[in-house]
Amino acid sequence: MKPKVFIARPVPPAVEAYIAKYCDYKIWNRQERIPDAVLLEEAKSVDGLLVQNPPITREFLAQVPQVKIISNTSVGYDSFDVEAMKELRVIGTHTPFVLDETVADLVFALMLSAARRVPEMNEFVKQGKWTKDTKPEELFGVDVHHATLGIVGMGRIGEKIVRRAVHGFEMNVLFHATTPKPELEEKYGIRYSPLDELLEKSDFVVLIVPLTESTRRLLGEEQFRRMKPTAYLINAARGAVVDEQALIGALEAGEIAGAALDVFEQEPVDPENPLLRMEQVTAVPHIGSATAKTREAMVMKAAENLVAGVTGGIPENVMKELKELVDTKSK
Ligand SMILES: NC(=O)C1=CN([C@@H]2O[C@H](COP(=O)(O)OP(=O)(O)OC[C@H]3O[C@@H](n4cnc5c(N)ncnc54)[C@H](OP(=O)(O)O)[C@@H]3O)[C@@H](O)[C@H]2O)C=CC1
Ligand SMILES: O=CC(=O)O
Repeated sequence: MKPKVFIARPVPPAVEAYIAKYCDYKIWNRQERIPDAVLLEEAKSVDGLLVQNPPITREFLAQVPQVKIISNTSVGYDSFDVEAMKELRVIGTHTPFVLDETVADLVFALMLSAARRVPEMNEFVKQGKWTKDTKPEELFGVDVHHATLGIVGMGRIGEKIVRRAVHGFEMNVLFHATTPKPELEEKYGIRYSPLDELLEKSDFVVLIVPLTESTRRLLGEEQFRRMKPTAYLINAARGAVVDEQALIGALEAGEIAGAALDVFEQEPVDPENPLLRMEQVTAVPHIGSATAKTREAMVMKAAENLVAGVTGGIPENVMKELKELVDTKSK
């Protein structure tokens, strides 16, 4: 008998066909997000789930004790209670690597947009404000090339950003992570830095860390005060890594020059959020990995992890906090 799985989001036909080869399955094929209560009901009768960042709580897990694996279609898994999963021995997987280059591209798109005021200039031209009387200085931005870039988070995506920054834009790169990375310092000529120093010295600060208890509100009032008044914040991590009220305050007070944001504390972002009214803010709707090719690769990776988990194999991308569950299995 094939294992049973529930696919809690639409997937491309090739992914569905792949899962069908190994599993009996049901699928949530509607574009709107699956309600949590429906996911719970479906989860009660299957061995594995393929999901898109739902809240996976201890309470949820307790009601579906037969579930062996939950495969998430994203790198970040901050909506998962990994401690509860470890205790209850439920494997969790995610989709690292396949989106790294795509996300690094978006970080540069955001950085260049903020520095050269691309969204603002686009509106300026389209609204017919570009006239013979336009003063050249009104259109000035700042240089990205040769500027100092501070990257907070130097993991898979951080390194792809560094490669672009150093080889493409000849930037001077500082980075912060939980541990120094001498091999990357050597390879790219970049430098590990305590967070405060990075904030004080950088022209652009990029956030690309997971959201955890140690990174929640990593940047607040005090940190914005440390930044240069000419500096820009680029957040491609998670909205809650920044204290959004403090960011609004820092932008209003001119403590920093601008921000380019892919992520927000609340998503979709509230249209009334003051950030959206600020000219010096570039905002995009959480599109870090949003190219068709990359999103398909992510869903296929999630399917492969799911199938491995329900057929007795070892999934490739087990969440790092849960690796011991598969290590004991392989012994
Ligand atoms: N906007 C979007 O669409 C996307 C957003 N993301 C977000 O980006 C995050 C990072 O992805 P990825 O590069 O693959 O993850 P990795 O796990 O490869 O890298 C994470 C990095 O963050 C560092 N880090 C963790 N905690 C802290 C801390 N408290 N202070 C400083 N640094 C810290 C880690 O340090 P160390 O190396 O020392 O462990 C590591 O260098 C994801 O978790 C997700 O939230 C990812 C993809 C797309
Ligand atoms: O935000 C996206 C992710 O993959 O994490």
